[in-house]
Amino acid sequence: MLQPSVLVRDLHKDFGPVPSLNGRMVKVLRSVNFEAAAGEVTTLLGSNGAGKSTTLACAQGLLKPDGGTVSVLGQQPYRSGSALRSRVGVMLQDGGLPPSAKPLALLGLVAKMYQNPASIDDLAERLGITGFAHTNIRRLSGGQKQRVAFAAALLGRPEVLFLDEPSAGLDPQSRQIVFDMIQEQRAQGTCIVLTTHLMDDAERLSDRVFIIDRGQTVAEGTVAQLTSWNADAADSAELDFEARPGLPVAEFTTPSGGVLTEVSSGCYRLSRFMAPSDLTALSSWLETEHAMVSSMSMRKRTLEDVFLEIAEKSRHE
Ligand SMILES: Nc1ncnc2c1ncn2[C@@H]1O[C@H](COP(=O)(O)OP(=O)(O)OP(=O)(O)O)[C@@H](O)[C@H]1O
Repeated sequence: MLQPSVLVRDLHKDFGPVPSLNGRMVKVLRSVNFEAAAGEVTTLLGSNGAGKSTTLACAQGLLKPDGGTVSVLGQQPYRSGSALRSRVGVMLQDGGLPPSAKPLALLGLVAKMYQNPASIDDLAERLGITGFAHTNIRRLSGGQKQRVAFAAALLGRPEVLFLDEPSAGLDPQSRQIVFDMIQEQRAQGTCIVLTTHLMDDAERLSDRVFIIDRGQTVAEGTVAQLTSWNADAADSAELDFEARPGLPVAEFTTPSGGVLTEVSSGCYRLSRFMAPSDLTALSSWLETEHAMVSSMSMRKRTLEDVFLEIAEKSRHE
């Protein structure tokens, strides 16, 4: 990777004192590490409360880190001024927009902060904002606010784009438009850092994924690298099939120890199998049982499987 546009090392952040915890401080970030390059989509993936938004807030200069280093375009965001801010686009979770403003007027104000802003008309048209351009932001739906916030983040033609949960609240059509626009930004060389807890978003968009769990980076890689994490588990795909209910699954054995279960009436799953001979064993057993299979499919290991395994493993360490 070239010199990363965003570099976060051993980031720590505490909040508090928290009254409900008898005035104790809470360690929200305990060691977050990631880097993000120009022309790539870097995803911070984690469960609710993992620390993704707090990490982004530190990278955007909105929060002061308590430890570690954060560098954006070679500068420390918390200390730098407007020169850095004009090169960075930010979409906060829940929009972060002033409720009494109107979308078009707000975008006009934001555009004035930049020397060479993108076209408001193009962004409004593309993101379907024109239909509610003059409605107070407080009256907009969650998805409409998201689209205005996304347009505002793109207005300054940013070199680095931080997107906190960009697809939250979007309908499938708007989500596709936002995803297309993210890919276009990527193709233009923008460094995009986004957060999500949605595996599907991470799989569709990311060049690199950093999994954050309880304030720590616990795994990183491309989606392909992460889904082949822990090779033994990767080899054990699952085979789902439908046949008549009530087959005696306990009597079925495979050469390498595959396990057959009836997950719901007439729906069966063969898991933890490793070799083609397991499939031969299954087909002879079905023949013996005079069981006709009405559908069969192999399920690939997904990012969600890996995410759950990694989170589980880090909990036991
Ligand atoms: N100002 C604050 N004071 C105390 N605790 C806070 C504060 N801000 C965030 N937290 C806590 O820090 C933790 C991480 O929050 P954060 O919003 O970064 O998580 P997240 O990964 O973005 O979650 P989500 O996917 O739900 O948005 C949570 O437990 C949250 O309650």
